[in-house]
Amino acid sequence: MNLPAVLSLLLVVSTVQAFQYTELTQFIDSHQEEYVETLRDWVAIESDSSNVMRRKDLHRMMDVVAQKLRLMGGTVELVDIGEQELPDGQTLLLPKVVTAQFGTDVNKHTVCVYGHVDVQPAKLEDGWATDPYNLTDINGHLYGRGASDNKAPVLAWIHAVGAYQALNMELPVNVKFVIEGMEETGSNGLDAMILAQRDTFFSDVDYIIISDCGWLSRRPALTYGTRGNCYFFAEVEGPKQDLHSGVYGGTVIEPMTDLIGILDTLISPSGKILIPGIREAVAPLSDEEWKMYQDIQFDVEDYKNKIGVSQLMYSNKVDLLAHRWRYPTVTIHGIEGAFSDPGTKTVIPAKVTAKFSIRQVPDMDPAMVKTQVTDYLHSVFAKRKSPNKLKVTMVIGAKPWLADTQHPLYEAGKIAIKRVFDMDADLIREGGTIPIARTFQDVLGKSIIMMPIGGFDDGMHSQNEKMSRYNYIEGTKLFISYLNEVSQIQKTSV
Ligand SMILES: CC(C)C[C@H](N)C(=O)NCC(=O)O
Repeated sequence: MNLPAVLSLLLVVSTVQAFQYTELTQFIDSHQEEYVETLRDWVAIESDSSNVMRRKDLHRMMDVVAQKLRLMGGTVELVDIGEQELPDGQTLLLPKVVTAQFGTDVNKHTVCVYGHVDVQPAKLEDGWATDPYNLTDINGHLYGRGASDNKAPVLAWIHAVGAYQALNMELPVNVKFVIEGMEETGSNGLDAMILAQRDTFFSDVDYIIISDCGWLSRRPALTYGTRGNCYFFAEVEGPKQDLHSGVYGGTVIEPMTDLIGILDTLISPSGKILIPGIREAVAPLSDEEWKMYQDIQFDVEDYKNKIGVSQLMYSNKVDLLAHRWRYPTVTIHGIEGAFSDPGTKTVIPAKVTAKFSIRQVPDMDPAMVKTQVTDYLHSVFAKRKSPNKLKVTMVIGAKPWLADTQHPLYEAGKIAIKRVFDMDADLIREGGTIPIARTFQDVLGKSIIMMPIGGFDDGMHSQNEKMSRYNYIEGTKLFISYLNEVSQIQKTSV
């Protein structure tokens, strides 16, 4: 073929692609109400993975996901991943993992989209302005537990594939889905499932895509790292039952006093972790990293206002971003057994269990952290010479994940973002944890990209979590565009 003929063929091909993109995005726009309604149905299912009383809802949630993918003609399986052992020794069926496949063309790349449909706990009494399980649209923001983390992003991926199908357009890549129901509690059972299916379901997967995080600002982002998490229970047990604090107070060595005493030795007021060995394991901040953080647009005052605090732990941008993304931190989440209702109750709780976690970064190792924390707390407790009993358990041990931003997946992401949002992508890390990211990397040896569509102010895990319509709908277009960009990556890239 001569040069003019090749050029005109290229023109025809690119015109067809541009036309298809427009048609696809028009399809998304015209189906937006339907997408919001589906999100409403999904949010209405209280799929809280941390509450054993909600396990039935979680099973139902997985069935709903499977059915949606089946109706689209996918090859769908509900994979049994066994049981979970609870701290009290009881066992509970884990929610099945949904796998699905659309397309088997060996000449195309195969991407695997991972997401989760379990949620964090939420109650109206926690301070929500609306019922957390009744999706409520206020000024284009869709409020509901799990709206951003992670139900809308999962649906956006499903709708992106559905749009190609509805318009009878060939998917540019084969698409697989792995949707789980235990992410918020450490992805129990998923590691083993991935290992077991490495040479079957995952054998032809080229790339993993995860959309389970948020932007840093109003600019769209691509995420190349997450922190891991080690989550601990520290239980102090004393008298055989709760006691009247007036009648017995002053004679009993109180479990709560012991517990607060040892918790106070975990981290200093200025944020220095006091557990020996933890800080020493952290990879030092490189000049290159410092420069990357320095170049990111991030307004410290806006951040402060968004959270509603008058002072932060650090006042400059680089320190803040580094401590949000790539240094460990200790958070004390709550105390089970403590009196926490409104009003006064003069009680000495007999048994109290603190819940705290330590975010993990390279080169920390959760197994090592478990030993460091357990030994340290026992040594601090021993110094108190208390007759009470301390038990320390690590219930989640998730490793951090870091990707190579030079991989073509990231270049493809930048192009897709530019096309949909007409903005350059922020390249960011994430302080939160996606336990399975590191497993995908280590067990499958596949490259991963995180492509968030959540807003910077979505309030994940907080009161009034939301996903904006804009992010939900434009995010769906981003996924459509991204599938097309991934199809252009040279077949040799791993
Ligand atoms: C922002 C996180 C990566 C979102 C994720 N779904 C999550 O909440 N994970 C659990 C965690 O505690 O970080």
